[in-house]
Amino acid sequence: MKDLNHVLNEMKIMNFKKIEDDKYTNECLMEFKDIEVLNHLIKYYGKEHMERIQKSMTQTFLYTTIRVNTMNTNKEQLLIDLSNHFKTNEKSIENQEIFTNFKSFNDILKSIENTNSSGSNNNDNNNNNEIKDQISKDTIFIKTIGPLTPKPIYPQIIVDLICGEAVLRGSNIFSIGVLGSNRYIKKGSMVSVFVTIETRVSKGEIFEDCFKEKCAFIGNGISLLDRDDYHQTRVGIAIEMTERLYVCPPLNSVLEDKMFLQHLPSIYTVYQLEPKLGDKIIDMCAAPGGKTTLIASLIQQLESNSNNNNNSNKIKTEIFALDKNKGKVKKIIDLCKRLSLDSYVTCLAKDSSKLTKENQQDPLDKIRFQINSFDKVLLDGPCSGLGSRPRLIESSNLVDLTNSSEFQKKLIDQAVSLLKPGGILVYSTCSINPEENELNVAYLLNNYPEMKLIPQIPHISQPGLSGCGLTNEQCNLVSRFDPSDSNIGTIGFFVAKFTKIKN
Ligand SMILES: C[S@@+](CC[C@H](N)C(=O)[O-])C[C@H]1O[C@@H](n2cnc3c(N)ncnc32)[C@H](O)[C@@H]1O
Repeated sequence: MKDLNHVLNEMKIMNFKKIEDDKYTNECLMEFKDIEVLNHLIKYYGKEHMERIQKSMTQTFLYTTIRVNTMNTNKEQLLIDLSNHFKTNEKSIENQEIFTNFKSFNDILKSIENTNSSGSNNNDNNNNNEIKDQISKDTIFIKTIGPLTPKPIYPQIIVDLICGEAVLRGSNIFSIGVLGSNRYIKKGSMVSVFVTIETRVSKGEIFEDCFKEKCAFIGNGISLLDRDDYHQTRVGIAIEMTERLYVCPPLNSVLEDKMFLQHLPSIYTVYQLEPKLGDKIIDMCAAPGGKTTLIASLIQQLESNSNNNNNSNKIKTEIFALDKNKGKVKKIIDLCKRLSLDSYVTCLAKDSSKLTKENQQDPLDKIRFQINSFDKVLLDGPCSGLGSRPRLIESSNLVDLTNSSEFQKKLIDQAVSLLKPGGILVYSTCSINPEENELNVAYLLNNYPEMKLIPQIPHISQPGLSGCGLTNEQCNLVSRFDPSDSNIGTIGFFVAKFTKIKN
């Protein structure tokens, strides 16, 4: 027999009127708090391309990418463990089904076959296959299902932006994210979840019928609490989502010692660094340690292959992971421990924009961070983050963007200085702002004639934007992961790979 709440709830549904201009989030364009930022980007991309980007930003990325931690498991075993996890812990059919939606790296390559691949040539094929095989062996891709079209027919809950974006990535709704709610919601009620777009909804706001301000629909769920209790407690799930716009697997804190969630462009960036046994490697801005731990994992695998080949001379490889922020360095250390990679990495709290400066105080640092001493330098520095998705509102302003690109130049100066002739420098950002990407590559090439761009293998994304200081040939050597490229459907990201010419 249905309980009283349920009956009351159904009565409310019948009375519920949908407001005319409700939109699904994926129908919205990402909005800019500072219109100058949008104009700045239109200057480089043009209006039409920028609109496509704004639309893609409100949508969930196409693949959830799981890096297998080969120290503690292998891909086959992880698939079994994940399958068991989904059977035991995920009640919703969709979440169980999503797990059957997994793809290999080759599936992804097939889907992007027609995109630009001018960065590689036939001579690169061997290396190309090696990298493809390794990514295939160590990575699981789960394709996002959606956008689906659940109907916003239940009493409304209004959540904040952070919460809304998390829901689009597969999360449920925690009390802390709920802003306003319909007066009649009880424990067990079905609710329609909306995210605020322009309006500031005060925490605890109550409304009758429906919410009148601008908001966007992100799915339906079941309330696990009476509405009065949303604001009494700051922890715990308030609403379990039952019908989503996008279904992607909720994997936060799942099998944490065996896997690591990492977007494809980040994984790709590390492979471009080509870590080898005996290398001295620096990850200049490393926290929380996603790329560092992939570097360490690749070195560990090379070491174990070399031991299997009875190579008794142990070659010393050094990996330095630096971050300016001490608390964040602790996070890198914890991650390395969790993935059993701590013996491979030296984590240090340092300002990487000053490593080779003459006033370097620490005598040990003078030795460690000598100029021309690193075989591999990764500079994945602080950036505006203008490529993160799903995102409904972008809040950075023009000053933030300028500060980012100027500070990146300081880090670039140090990266070039640290790199050994013949070594590899990889520069990356999770931004679509050309001033942090193509224009910074142009800055580097113009100021350091000893540096040259080299091909990325396999080249799986778009070429650099023209009109941003690079020649066509140079554009073809960099990788621009364009969020509006629906074949690959990643976050916005940029990668450039350089070497220092030997004298
Ligand atoms: C984009 S995040 C790096 C992400 C990381 N590479 C990963 O894949 O997990 C940029 C990092 O740069 C750090 N950072 C900012 N300024 C720095 C500086 N001067 N020296 C070193 N690290 C810095 C920030 O604390 C932040 O953790």
